[in-house]
Amino acid sequence: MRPIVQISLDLTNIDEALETAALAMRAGVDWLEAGTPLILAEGLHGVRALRAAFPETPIVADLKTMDGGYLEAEMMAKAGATHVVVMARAHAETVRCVVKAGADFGCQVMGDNMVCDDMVAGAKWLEDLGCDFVIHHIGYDERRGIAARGNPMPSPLDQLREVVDAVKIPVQAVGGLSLEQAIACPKYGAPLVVLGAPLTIDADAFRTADGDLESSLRLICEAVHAQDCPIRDSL
Ligand SMILES: O=C([C@H](O)CO)[C@H](O)[C@H](O)COP(=O)(O)O
Repeated sequence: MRPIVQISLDLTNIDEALETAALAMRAGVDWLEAGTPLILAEGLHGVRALRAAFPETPIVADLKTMDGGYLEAEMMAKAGATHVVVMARAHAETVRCVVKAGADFGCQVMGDNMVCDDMVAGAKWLEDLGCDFVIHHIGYDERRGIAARGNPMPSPLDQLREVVDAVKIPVQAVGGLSLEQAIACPKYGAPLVVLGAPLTIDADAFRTADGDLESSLRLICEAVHAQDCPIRDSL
């Protein structure tokens, strides 16, 4: 199958999110993510605005649910999200509630294994509870804290192959990846490539002479789409 490009709109206002999303869609991005900062700043209005502007595009609401799972997922699905995110560190009952709401309101569920002591086991646990996708995620604070104490910065690529092999559902890797690392995810068997936003073009191969972000993003999408990835059920 052709891998999917998702752009995370980790922005704090609707106008900026809509502008970046429009540019991303013109460049060939497949899925939009209402990032946690956007959800905090604009809430359901942010998701509704994206849905109104892009009626056919999958929208991931990265709300990082820890409790009250059914209602959170229901609200996001009714606002137009096609995918919601629940944390593996939440109680199993919360994950089940999000999965139930997903089934009731036609929304797929992404389980995020961030801060699990055993991230491979965390991914498997999320699958067993009914999640449709795994987000294999090294958190922003965690990465920076570890590096600030002089230790090598952990990367989601370190265990990506193990996570992919442990589950049957599709996996995405998130957290501090360079562009080239993100684009390489399908080589690890992870079919969803997440580009962090605001997008930084940190690889010469994708810098264009005029420095135009849309042109760079088009090259990135082409590089992702040119790869092949094994088919996984929820996609
Ligand atoms: O989910 C995120 C994080 O927990 C802050 O809310 C970010 O979207 C995620 O970490 C993306 O990070 P980058 O890949 O470094 O953009």
